[in-house]
Amino acid sequence: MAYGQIGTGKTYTVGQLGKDDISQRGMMVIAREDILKNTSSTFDTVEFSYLQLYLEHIQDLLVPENNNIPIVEDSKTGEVFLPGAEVVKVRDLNHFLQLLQIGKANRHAANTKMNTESSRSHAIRMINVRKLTHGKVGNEVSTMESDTQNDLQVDVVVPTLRKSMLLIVDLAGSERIDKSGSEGHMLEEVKFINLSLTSLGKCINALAENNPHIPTRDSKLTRLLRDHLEVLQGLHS
Ligand SMILES: Nc1ncnc2c1ncn2[C@@H]1O[C@H](COP(=O)(O)OP(=O)(O)OP(=O)(O)O)[C@@H](O)[C@H]1O
Repeated sequence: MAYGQIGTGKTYTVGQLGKDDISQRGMMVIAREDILKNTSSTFDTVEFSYLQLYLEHIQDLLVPENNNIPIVEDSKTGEVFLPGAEVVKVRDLNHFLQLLQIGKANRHAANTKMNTESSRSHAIRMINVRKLTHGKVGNEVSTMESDTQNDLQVDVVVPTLRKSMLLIVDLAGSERIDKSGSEGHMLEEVKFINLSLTSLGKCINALAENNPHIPTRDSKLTRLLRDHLEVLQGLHS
């Protein structure tokens, strides 16, 4: 999660495409390159979703008509779903760069006192990887009925589907209203941004204090991140 004051370089660090200069690539592109190196285009699947949370509404940045996407939680597993969010199968790095560009163009930005192109929404990028591995090799003893002394050692290769998700969130910048001079609609935006950042802060504090209750219900941002925050809780305790 990229968190920080307005104009401190979050979007740049996460999202730079570095099309002409590889050394300028941001975290998203570097991560995708790394995934590309470790997956097979024949056997594995890499999918991408790109959303924004703006004024407490979730919108698809790849298909902007998909607005007001609900957050659905599986009561049994606690897994969070976003029905209606576009999931695109990524072909290669160029395709991925195109998707990032489309998302960037659709994201809410505004000219503020502190950043001429300030993001006014939280951008959520999800890369889902399904990788087929044949790594689990076990030894099984096969006993021949006629001669129990001649046991055979048979290698057992179990194909396993490994599912992983990389979630990268570029949060809208936190700002002090007195410093930013926001008014009218922009003031409304700041209130929503600060509300969700405050509720995220409470969750992070609860994690840091090893509190068994993580207050994820207070904003859409924390509801959306719920299962990820709970994974952190598991690692922490
Ligand atoms: N490492 C860097 N090198 C060169 N320019 C940078 C770097 N980091 C940020 N910038 C520039 O600084 C400005 C602000 O950066 P950016 O928009 O990434 O900030 P931000 O933290 O995402 O802001 P906000 O919270 O308002 O969305 C941009 O013009 C960006 O191009």
